[in-house]
Amino acid sequence: MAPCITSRNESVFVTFRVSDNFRFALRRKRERRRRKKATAMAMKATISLPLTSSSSRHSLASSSSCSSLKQLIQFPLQQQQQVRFDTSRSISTTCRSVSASMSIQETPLKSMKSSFLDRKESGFLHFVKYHGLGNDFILVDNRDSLEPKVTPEQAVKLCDRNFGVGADGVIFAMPGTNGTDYTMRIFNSDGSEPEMCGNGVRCFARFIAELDDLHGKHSFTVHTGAGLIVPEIQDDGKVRVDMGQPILVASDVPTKLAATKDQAVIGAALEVDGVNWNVTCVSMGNPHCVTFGSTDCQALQVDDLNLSDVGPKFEHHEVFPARTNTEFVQVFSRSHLKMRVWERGAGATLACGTGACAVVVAAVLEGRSERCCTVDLPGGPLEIEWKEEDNHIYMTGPAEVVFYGSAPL
Ligand SMILES: N[C@H](CCC[C@H](N)C(=O)O)C(=O)O
Repeated sequence: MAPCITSRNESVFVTFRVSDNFRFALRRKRERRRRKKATAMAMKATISLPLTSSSSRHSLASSSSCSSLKQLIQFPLQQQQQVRFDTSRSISTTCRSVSASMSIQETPLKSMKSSFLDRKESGFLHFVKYHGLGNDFILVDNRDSLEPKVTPEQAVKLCDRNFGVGADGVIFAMPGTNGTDYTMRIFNSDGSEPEMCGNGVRCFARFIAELDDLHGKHSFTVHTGAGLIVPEIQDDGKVRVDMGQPILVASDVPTKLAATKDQAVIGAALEVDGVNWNVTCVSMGNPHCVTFGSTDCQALQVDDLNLSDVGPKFEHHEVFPARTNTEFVQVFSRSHLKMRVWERGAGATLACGTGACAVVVAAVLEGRSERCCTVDLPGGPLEIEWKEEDNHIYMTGPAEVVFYGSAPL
């Protein structure tokens, strides 16, 4: 793995990640007298260079070409090393020869990571990329303001998978509201702002834990457009989220479809582009239209669907004044469902947390499943429970960090 060489103010920084097949050996001449035995953290170093003692760090005066830098240092594997050259003259970019004094700063990955998370240079967005079953987000530390650091227009650019970072949305960790620990806001990849995001709030919880260097079980109260949401990081790293209660009153979803039962739209007929679908409409703070099939096809084979054709026709249907997320569902058993989703403002995604919750509610209301289900999504399974005793829906699933990044705004 080639080192990255940058120069600034007469200093040159060579940053490289030490991996198990990466070994430098520099034998310190002067330090040999000072050290009886190399500590676990010290380096076994051989270098044909005079040493200058400049600090407690290992300081080496070196004049060598880049090729002679290919020495061997025995480092602990988990270390990220920064090798700093103080040079008396500018380093040519081709690195022909370096007359420098070299100091080895031992920077454990952890402190590198936390120093990254602390970066605040203006003009750049420093973010952490997370995903929940492949539903991926750019997470922004916005805890110093209730004003998003990124505009919806910038979010569209950042989410572009060719010209930007690439994501299904941008999520902001903001200060709490009305006594909650935090506030979460999200922009979809089309720049629209939904009320809630299930996979996103799991990523949000893991992001907060990283920012505050929390380990083990932790729960947070989060104010969202869907009201109070409580994610809890489990010991196994998965996140269990109290997603609150489903909203079924048609006008609150919202949908213009006529209610079929108790003001709710359950198993109603909806014509989409000449096909008569049976749909149940559920809000998890954001609107969902769930279908198990059409009058022509009672048992959907979701993998056969042309999602990019049919999805937008549901999303923009005139019976959904706020557009809608649409879930197409196949029933394997009364506790095992499979779904694909066309998301409002994001298109076909690999997973949709609020959608999976809406699917279990619809399946129960249509008598197709029990209240505890595994819901298979293209990106993986979610465990969903719609608890009878408190009418709350609980979702459990993973959230993983992908990378740390900075992007010009
Ligand atoms: N596109 C959705 C928001 C994200 C929902 C989804 N990613 C989830 O995990 O719940 C909407 O506009 O309602």
